[in-house]
Amino acid sequence: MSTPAAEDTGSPAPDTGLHADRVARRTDGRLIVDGVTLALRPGETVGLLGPNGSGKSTLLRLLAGVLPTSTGVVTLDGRPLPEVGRRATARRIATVEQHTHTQTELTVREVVALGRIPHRRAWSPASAVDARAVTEALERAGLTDRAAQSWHTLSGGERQRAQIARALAQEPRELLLDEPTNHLDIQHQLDLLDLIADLPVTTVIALHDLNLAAMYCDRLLVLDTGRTVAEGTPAEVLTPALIKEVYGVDAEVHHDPGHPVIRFLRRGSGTP
Ligand SMILES: Nc1ncnc2c1ncn2[C@@H]1O[C@H](COP(=O)(O)OP(=O)(O)OP(=O)(O)O)[C@@H](O)[C@H]1O
Repeated sequence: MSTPAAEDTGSPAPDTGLHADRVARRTDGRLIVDGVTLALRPGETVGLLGPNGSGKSTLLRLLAGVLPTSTGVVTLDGRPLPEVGRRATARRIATVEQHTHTQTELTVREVVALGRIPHRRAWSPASAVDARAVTEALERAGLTDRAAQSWHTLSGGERQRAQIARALAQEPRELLLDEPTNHLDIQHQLDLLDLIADLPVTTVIALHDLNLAAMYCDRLLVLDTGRTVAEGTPAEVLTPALIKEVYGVDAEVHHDPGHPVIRFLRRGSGTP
């Protein structure tokens, strides 16, 4: 889905979700995100690529309103995030961070139920709607049979899926995920990305695996030292020249029907 007004003018139309306009974040005198603009189209899946330390996690935090921008603005339906407020933002935007610290004494179901907090009035008990959202999120993440298990006994991959379930229970319209396939075996990586790509939710997902990004993302944004170096469809962005420039590695890109497939070449030998 796309928003013609935003495409026609190149500037965000109101009421169309989340936009970053020339956002920058300066930490210890260093620009770690440097003038990034991203206008999300409702329902699309945008992959955030870039080497270690290129600013992906920081950009996701700026988009979530967890970190304030040093310059530039993030807007939700045309309103700057600080104006929208934490609670209203949390009803719209769910995030899954790379490293999540969760109280270890909670069960999986209780962790997932944390996603309902922005929807509940202070001190009010969970409603039937809350319970249903939690049950559905557990089911979607394949964790129904782990619901009563305590969080600290979960494997790394199961914890990752529990965090995804928490984000789904939040029923967001925008979902921001930081390397959600870390720790997951290949079946669960594909299951998770299938699930995310099929959600009627606008998603930004930081990924390291270029082939998974090519398979599942509608659009890619590539960061290098905090700056956008490429943006477009996977076929437009994932060229051997870009991969060499950004990651310093040689690759062949095959354009199979549907999406590009990247084959990395062994370093030094010049042979696959
Ligand atoms: N609070 C902070 N204080 C100082 N430097 C920071 C802080 N947060 C991030 N950085 C630096 O900013 C840069 C970007 O970090 P960020 O975590 O956004 O990168 P990334 O692209 O997500 O990296 P990775 O792929 O390794 O997860 C890094 O060099 C990091 O060391």
